[in-house]
Amino acid sequence: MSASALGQCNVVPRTTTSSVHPLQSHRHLSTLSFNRQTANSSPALSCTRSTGFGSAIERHCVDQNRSGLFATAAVRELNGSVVSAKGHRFAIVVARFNDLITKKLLEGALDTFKKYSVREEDIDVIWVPGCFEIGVAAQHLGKSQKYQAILCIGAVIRGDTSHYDAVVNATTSGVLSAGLNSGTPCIFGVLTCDTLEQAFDRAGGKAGNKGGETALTAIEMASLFEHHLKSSL
Ligand SMILES: Nc1c(NC[C@H](O)[C@H](O)[C@H](O)CO)[nH]c(=O)[nH]c1=O
Ligand SMILES: CC(=O)[C@@H](O)COP(=O)(O)O
Repeated sequence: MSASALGQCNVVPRTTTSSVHPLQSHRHLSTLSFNRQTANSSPALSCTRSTGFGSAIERHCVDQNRSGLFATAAVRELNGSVVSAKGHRFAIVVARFNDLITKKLLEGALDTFKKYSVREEDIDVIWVPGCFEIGVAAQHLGKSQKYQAILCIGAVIRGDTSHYDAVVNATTSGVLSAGLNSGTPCIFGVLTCDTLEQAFDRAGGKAGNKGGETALTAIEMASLFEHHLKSSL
């Protein structure tokens, strides 16, 4: 199977490495490969990711690799690219509730978009009162067809009552429904924490910045839809 048949798929000869964006080169490099048998040759189908955002993308990569163990010559695999997102438009829906946290998540997301060459004029930031309101805004933005992906950012922190569960459940299904109903990928960048400390740890603290990680998910899904799912199925 040719590389062009697979579009943006990372199909490379076994001895070749995929190109890595220069901005990624100083970061931890995760490379996973597996072989694909064909009648005449055995090219390797590689999943090569470089990420400074740690486990989420690496885990994603491992999952793709695992599924590839069962691939045959007839199986087509499609991957979104995370090399550059230039030209793609993103909306970020951010909840103002717990904004000490959500502002940091937003900063992480904007930082990642910048590193992956998304232009500032291709990003719209939409503030909503709380996580409960994210879904309806994301769905509306998704249906506008103006964006390749919608990143949803919020922080729900447990209090004394069951309010936490209500907000978490509503937000989760709201973001999911927004994506399903609009056809635009809606990415879940919402922290669900027992304590404020857990939230700070994940908003640029010792557990990284989940805003940055989920921006990378938005970039990958935008690429997957633009390069494969909207056109070449
Ligand atoms: N408790 C949290 C909320 N609660 C507010 C709701 O999201 C909503 O704005 C209100 O019920 C009006 O519909 N929001 C968060 O983002 N985080 C919380 O921890
Ligand atoms: C999301 C929450 O749990 C919180 O903001 C609400 O606190 P409480 O349950 O103490 O009313």
